[in-house]
Parts: sequence; structure tokens; C-alpha cells
Amino acid sequence: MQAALALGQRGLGRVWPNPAVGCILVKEGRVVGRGWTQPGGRPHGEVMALTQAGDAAQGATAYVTLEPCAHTGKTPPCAQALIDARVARVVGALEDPDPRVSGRGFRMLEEAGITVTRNVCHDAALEAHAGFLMRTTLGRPLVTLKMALSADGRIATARGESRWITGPDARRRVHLLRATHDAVLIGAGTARADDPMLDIRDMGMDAQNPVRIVADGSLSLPLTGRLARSARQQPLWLCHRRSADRARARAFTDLGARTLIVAHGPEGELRVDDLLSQLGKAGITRLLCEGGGKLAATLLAAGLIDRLETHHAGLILGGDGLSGVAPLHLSALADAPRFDLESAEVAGPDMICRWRPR
Ligand SMILES: NC(=O)C1=CN([C@@H]2O[C@H](COP(=O)(O)OP(=O)(O)OC[C@H]3O[C@@H](n4cnc5c(N)ncnc54)[C@H](OP(=O)(O)O)[C@@H]3O)[C@@H](O)[C@H]2O)C=CC1
Ligand SMILES: Nc1c(N[C@@H]2O[C@H](COP(=O)(O)O)[C@@H](O)[C@H]2O)[nH]c(=O)[nH]c1=O
Ligand SMILES: [Zn+2]
Repeated sequence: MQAALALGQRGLGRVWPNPAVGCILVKEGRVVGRGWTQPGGRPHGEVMALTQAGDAAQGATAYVTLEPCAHTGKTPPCAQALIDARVARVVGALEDPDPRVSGRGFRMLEEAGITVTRNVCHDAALEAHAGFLMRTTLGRPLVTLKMALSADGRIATARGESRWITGPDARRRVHLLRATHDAVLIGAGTARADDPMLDIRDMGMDAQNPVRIVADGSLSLPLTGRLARSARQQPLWLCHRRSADRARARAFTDLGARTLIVAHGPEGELRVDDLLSQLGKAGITRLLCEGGGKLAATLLAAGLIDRLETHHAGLILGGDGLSGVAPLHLSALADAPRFDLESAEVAGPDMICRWRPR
């Protein structure tokens, strides 16, 4: 199952809205088929493994990282494919909470006389499928916040200069992080200050480029910027207020971008709960927020950060530099969002820390 989980991870960031499932078929101690969910979400992992195994699937044990699907969607159900291939046993890591499956996949197999073992490597599967599970049960993607920080917790100089705080090794890690997320989100301030690309560069992974999303209430993004100009090569979604200029929205869609109207709060700030639920509806299961400080503050205040990556560099920007997180107006220390350290890694001259909400 651990090997199947590792295989399944190959699909992360490229199979949304589907889960990234891994499947291994074992017969008489030998692996006869390996499969994982293919880009775009189909074929499913089980079908890939069964196709590879051919006749050898008969009598085999199938290790699958998520309950096989039981519904006829765009493809016939994998539970039926396993039955038709006459596997002897299915070992599953996790029940699929999708209401169209939710126990029915395992039951179909049992009713066909196949032995089913459930919940093997259950916790690892919860982590592997965290984005898919969040979207299915909460209607929003898993949100990872990444910040590149000076040693004194700043993300830019007072004038907004931030390239680069971290070195090439840590930035390469960021590109790999982008590859395992369906979409990257930034605020309008970052889009205007940095004119970023938000792609995966120089790694031969262009096919895994994430959707780029900007929280841009008034559609202030320059039409001539790099994001807008590349909207046909790499998806660009702009989240804005209903009141944003219609001609501007039209100009962005003409360039190939997609626009989403999001509810806003009293100060005009886009409501991040609505923004995330719209992204969930659009199929996004794993979202990487790359700042800036204002957007990070809103997400943190709403308790919507599920994973935190801080990249620490050995420079000091001082108290006039921009803070990684805009003011939270905490009334007590007890109200501070807390995170537990999960791992720390040296990346060239920098340090990458990975945190989980407590
Ligand atoms: N070192 C690092 O890791 C990073 C550094 N940076 C640096 O940070 C600076 C930009 O940060 P900052 O100015 O804070 O800008 P942000 O990127 O956080 O953008 C803030 C703007 O986003 C729009 N917005 C829409 N909805 C929301 C919401 N719910 N919450 C907050 N903002 C929302 C608002 O504009 P509107 O009202 O028009 O919608 C707001 O003014 C730049 O200098 C950049 O270089 C940025 C990212 C990472
Ligand atoms: N300055 C800074 C980061 N900044 C983040 O990266 C974005 C630029 O992406 P791109 O245009 O694709 O290179 C930028 O807008 C901001 O979100 N990231 C880091 O890992 N380290 C850094 O020092
Ligand atoms: Zn399936």
C-alpha cells in the first residue's frame, strides 16, 4: 500500500477534480500491474493497473489507495472493472466520501465474492487525498500558504522589493510545490508589484503548470502584464467584485482568462470563504497561496490555512519592511493562529519549515 500511495502521488496537481489514486496488482508475490490516475483525472488508477496486468489480474490482490468508484461517470466503475478482471482480493486504504461511492464500491466487490480489507495505511491515505477529501466534504480546496521570509519575518522592503529573498534551491522547491497543487493564488498587490509568472520553469514539467488565480476585486491587474499576456498558455482566473468594470472583465476574457464574481465584505475585500467555495465548485482540490501579506492575513484570520511553508533566508529587512502577514489585530496572545512544526529542511543557504495548524 505504501508503494501504491507513492505511485498515486504522481497525479497530484494534474488530476483535479479527481483524486490522485494509486493501484498495484500483486499475484504470487509479484507485481503484475501498476497504475495511477492519469492527467485530467482519467483513466483511473485501477484501470491503468488492470490494463497493464491483462490476464495476470485474475486471482491477484489489488492494493488501491481509495475505494474503487461504483458509479458510471465519464468512465465505467472501477469496482466493476476489478470484478470483470476476476481479482481475488482488494485491499483499500480509505472509503471514498463521494456520495456516489461512499461504501458502495467496497460492497459491490464483496457481493461479487471478492475479499475486501479496508483502512490499510489509513492515515497516510488521509494525507495523500487531503485536497480531494476537503473538496468533497467541505466544498473547498486544501490551502497551503507559502511565504519567503527574511530572518526578521519580512517579505519585501518598504518599497515592495522582494526578488529575491530566498536563493535558487529554495525557489526550485517552490516550483515543485506548485507542481503538486492544482492552482496558485496571489493577491492583486503581489500581481501588480511582482508581475509574476507563477509557472514551473526549467524542470521539463510545463505540462504540470498550475492554474493561476488572482484575488483582484477591481480587476486592477495590468492587461499588458505577464499573467494576462500568457493567459492562453497557462490558465488565469481572476476573482473580482460584481461591481468591477465590465469592459475590463471582457478584455481579460478576450485574452483567454476566466473571471469569477466573488462576494465581498464591508471594506470591499473579497470574502475568502466564498472565493474558496467557488474554486471548489470549479474543481480545484489543492490551492497554493503565495501571498502577499494582506491576502495571507485574511486567510489566516478566517482559519483557512491547512498547511504552512515558511522559507527563511539570512537577511534582515527591518521593521519598515513588509510583514509576511498584514495586521491581524489580535486582542490576546491566546487568539494567535498556532502551527506545529512537521519538518525542517536546509535548501542551500535557506531553511524550509513545514507546519500544520494545531
Ligand atoms: N516574499 C514573499 O514570499 C512574497 C512577497 N510579496 C511582496 O508583498 C508585496 C505585496 O503584498 P500586499 O501588498 O500585502 O498584497 P497582496 O498580494 O496581499 O494583495 C492585496 C490586495 O489583494 C486584493 N484582495 C482581494 N481580496 C482580498 C482579501 N480577501 N484579502 C486581502 N486582499 C484581498 C486587494 O486589492 P483589491 O481591493 O483591489 O481587490 C488587496 O489590496 C509585494 O511587495 C510583493 O513583492 C508577495 C508575495 C510573496
Ligand atoms: N520573493 C520571493 C518569492 N515571491 C513569490 O514568488 C512569486 C514570483 O513567482 P515567479 O514570477 O513565477 O518567479 C511572487 O509573486 C511571490 O508570490 N518566492 C520565493 O520563493 N522567494 C522569494 O524570494
Ligand atoms: Zn474509478
